[in-house]
Formats: sequence, structure tokens, C-alpha cells
Amino acid sequence: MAKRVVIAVGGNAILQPKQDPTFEVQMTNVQKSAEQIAKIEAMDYEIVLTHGNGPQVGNILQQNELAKHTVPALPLDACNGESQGFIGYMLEQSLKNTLRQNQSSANVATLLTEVEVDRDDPAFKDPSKPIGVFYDEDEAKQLQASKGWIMKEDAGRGYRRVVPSPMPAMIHGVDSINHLLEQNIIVIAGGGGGIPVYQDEDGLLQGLEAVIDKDRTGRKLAEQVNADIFMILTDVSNVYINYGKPNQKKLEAVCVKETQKYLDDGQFAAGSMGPKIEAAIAFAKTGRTAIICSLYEADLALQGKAGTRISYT
Ligand SMILES: Nc1ncnc2c1ncn2[C@@H]1O[C@H](COP(=O)(O)OP(=O)(O)O)[C@@H](O)[C@H]1O
Ligand SMILES: NC(=O)OP(=O)(O)O
Repeated sequence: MAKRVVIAVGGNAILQPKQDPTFEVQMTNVQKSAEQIAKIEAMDYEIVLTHGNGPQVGNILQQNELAKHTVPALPLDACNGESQGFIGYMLEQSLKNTLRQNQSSANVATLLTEVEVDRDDPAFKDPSKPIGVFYDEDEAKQLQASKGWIMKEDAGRGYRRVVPSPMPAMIHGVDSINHLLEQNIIVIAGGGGGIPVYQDEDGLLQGLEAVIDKDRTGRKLAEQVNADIFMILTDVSNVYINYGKPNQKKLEAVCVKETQKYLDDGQFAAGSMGPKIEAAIAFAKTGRTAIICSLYEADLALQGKAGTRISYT
């Protein structure tokens, strides 16, 4: 029986911080990512693919704000939906073309995914999710004063606007995902962490203005579709301790207890590797394996030849 993997691709797979955020640039990046995902498909895995949207949803929000005097602005949950749609389109088309070239019989489907969160999640009072482009300190101060945006420093890379980022509690559409996987279809779901929603007093779904972390949603998705492996693809080959220092050491196979200790010791930056490690630990606690590795070594990592593997013991 084919093994099931949930793969979360990082922002760099779609747009790198210094790149111009044109559609063409993002499409070129996505095409390279699709070639890597197709290698995993060729290894006979059932694949659920999820992805970030921080730069894209920030840019959509800004487009809305700039045009609001002529076209009414959409709320952030609708912007999340837009970003799922256009990133899903780029991924789906690139994957279909690559699979066709590889003469694979697999197909691809993108699902718009709502994710339930707690309306009273404390994250709504403490925005922390960086979105959109980077600014220097002076620009950040000006934007904070003129537009009322909340600006925070993002992992040593500059200042960005931040929005609330509640925890994902329940992914919608898992039955559909399971059905598609059984039909040899790669499913793109939970993009941008999913569209945050809650159930109101009448049991009706309503959108919320927030951006969920895609690694957290990826982990939840992996649990809900009963995946064998949860994989986070990013722009470093491994997780390191003492990262960036002369004595940095790469982690290859680590258990939950050891990884938790490094996390508690502050080895993983809050806005970047920290959430990935938290998600990986949470998944590994279910007794299955989480992998963090480079997008370009994903196939090797699944064979145990690259990346960082986090297991319960
Ligand atoms: N301990 C660590 N080991 C490896 N990378 C780390 C560590 N701490 C921070 N990082 C940073 O995490 C980055 C990946 O996180 P992030 O930029 O959020 O990725 P993505 O956009 O791919 O989700 C790496 O480029 C690296 O600079
Ligand atoms: N939603 C989300 O986590 O996006 P990024 O990975 O691009 O920050």
C-alpha cells in the first residue's frame, strides 16, 4: 500500500525575499518546486501538498487597501481565499505539466480549505504572523503611525506587518481529500494555513481576519488524513543547533525529547524554524515521523539520506 505524506512547502518555494513578486517570477519558482514534488510522486507516495502565503496575502491586502476608494476592500479571510486560489493554480498547473512530461498517470486537484479556529484564541489580541514585503525600521515606524499597522521585526530580515495567527483546530474537507488521494490525485489543500473560520451561535461558518501558520496547519492536516509522514520543505538542508555559529551542528535523526530540549534552550528562531519544530514535535508524538529538509533533497530525505528526521524515540 502506498504511504501517505503531507508536504508543507515554504515561502521560498514560491517567492524569495529579495525577488520581485511578479506572477512570472513566482511561476518560475513554483515550476522548480513542482519538479521536486513529482519526484516524490514517482516514489509511489500519496501526496497532500500545502503551502505558505505570507508574502502573497500581504500583497493582496495592500492592493485592496490602495484601491479601496474605487473598489471596496475585501476582508483578510477573503484575501486568504484569493491567495489559496492563485498559488494553488500555479502549483496545480506546474505539477500537471511535470507529471505529463514524466508520463505519470497521477492527476492534481486544489481544494479551497476552511480551517476552524477558536474565536477567542489569544492570538487575536497579539498579532504575530508576518505578511507582505519587508521594510526598514524607519519605514516600519511611519506605516505604524500613518496606517495603524502593527509592525514587527521578522527573524533578522527586516520589519513586516503582522496579523493575528490563531491555532488551527479542525481542517474542513478531509473526506474529500481522502477520496481524491484514493483516486491517484495529488491534493493541494490548506494553502496559506487555510481560511480561518469559526462556527457562530447558530452553527454557521463565518470568516475571521487572520493568517494561520502553514506548518501548524500542515501538522493538523497530516494527523487528520492519517499520514505516515509529515514533511516540511524549506531552504536549509537540515535543522541545526547553534545555527549560524562556527560550532553549528546539523541534526539528522532526533527523538522528540531531545528536540524539545533544544527548543526549550532557544535553539530555533521564533519566526522561522521555531514553528516548524513545534509542528514536527507535535506530529512525531503520534508515533510517526516528521522530516524537515531542503526542497531539493525531499526525495533523498524520504529515503533517509538527507534532512532532519524527528521521531518519537
Ligand atoms: N536552528 C536552525 N536550523 C536551521 N535553520 C534555522 C534555524 N533557526 C533559524 N533558521 C532559519 O529558518 C529558515 C527557514 O524558515 P522560514 O524562512 O520561515 O522558511 P519557509 O519560508 O521556507 O517556511 C532558514 O532559512 C534559516 O535561516
Ligand atoms: N501562512 C503561512 O504560514 O505563510 P508563510 O509560510 O508564507 O509565512
